[in-house]
Amino acid sequence: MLVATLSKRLLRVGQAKRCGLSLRSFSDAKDKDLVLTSIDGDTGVATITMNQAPVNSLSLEMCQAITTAIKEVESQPEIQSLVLASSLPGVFCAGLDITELHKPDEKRLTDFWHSFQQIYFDLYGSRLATIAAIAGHAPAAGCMLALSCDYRIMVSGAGSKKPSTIGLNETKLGIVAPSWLGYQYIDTIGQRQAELGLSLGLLHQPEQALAIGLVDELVPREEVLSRAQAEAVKWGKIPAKARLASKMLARKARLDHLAATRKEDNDFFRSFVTNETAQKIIDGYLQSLSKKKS
Ligand SMILES: CCCCCC/C=C\CC(=O)SCCNC(=O)CCNC(=O)[C@H](O)C(C)(C)COP(=O)(O)OP(=O)(O)OC[C@H]1O[C@@H](n2cnc3c(N)ncnc32)[C@H](O)[C@@H]1OP(=O)(O)O
Repeated sequence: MLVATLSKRLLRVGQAKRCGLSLRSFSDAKDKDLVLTSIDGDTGVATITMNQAPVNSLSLEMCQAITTAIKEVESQPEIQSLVLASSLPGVFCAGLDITELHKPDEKRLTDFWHSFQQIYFDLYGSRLATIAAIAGHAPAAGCMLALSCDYRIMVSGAGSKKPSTIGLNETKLGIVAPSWLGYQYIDTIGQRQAELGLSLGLLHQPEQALAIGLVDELVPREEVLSRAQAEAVKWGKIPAKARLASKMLARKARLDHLAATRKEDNDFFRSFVTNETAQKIIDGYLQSLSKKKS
């Protein structure tokens, strides 16, 4: 069971409940654990683990489950820090679930983009210190999840035949990252590297991601989660009000801008995705992903 392997000191559900602590998973209507949440009883660090096989792609339900988990953790005043991780070997998050964009139902597409924007508000604007444990690929919206955290720890590529990659590859698919995601990239790695990365749709291997400041640290695969949890302890000890005020110095204007233009952003997304040309691109990309398998 995943929850039992997260940390030796982690409490199981029953134990945690008896101690008045939370160790929960949040479920969709089909009662499938898309996201698992655990709280280390010793350190108070929460870990939200994405658990949507095969690649943690962000469907409407997955976005909602992530938001629910963040809100649940935030509602516990004694918790100051959070690790975002994946239960899947080799994939942090494969980005938006492309099937959501394919021949979409308009109402669902609106809700889908709204729920993706909501993750940006909840994670990028979280009162918690947030650490991304990136033990696998993080393209596009997967990179957005990592960028929304305060600190990024990625699996090292050293000695790996197929290293994990991270970046915004949208242009390679013929689509464009929304401006708020583009600005997250620019704010993190600087204008020049972001222009190159966005224009060419670059997916960076870990060492390159470290060199341009897209991630903060590389560690061997088996250490990613424990190192992220240790970092979360460190961040959690910084006086919370000062830490949050500092975060907001850099992020508030961006968050406020999307809040003010949220509907416009959703309208633009819907009209872009439902366009015939975009549908052809999405159709072709879905086929290429399944051909890769065969
Ligand atoms: C105004 C317009 C706004 C646009 C919005 C901009 C914001 C964000 C854009 C996005 O996030 S678009 C998604 C971008 N993501 C990708 O390009 C990643 C695609 N996937 C991969 O490259 C690989 O799957 C992987 C992540 C490197 C993992 O490789 P692995 O070999 O482990 O797994 P696969 O065999 O490739 O895949 C398994 C299974 O999953 C399906 N799948 C993979 N990615 C997605 C996805 N993003 N959405 C939906 N489904 C996905 C893949 O087709 C396979 O399915 P089956 O063949 O097993 O049915």
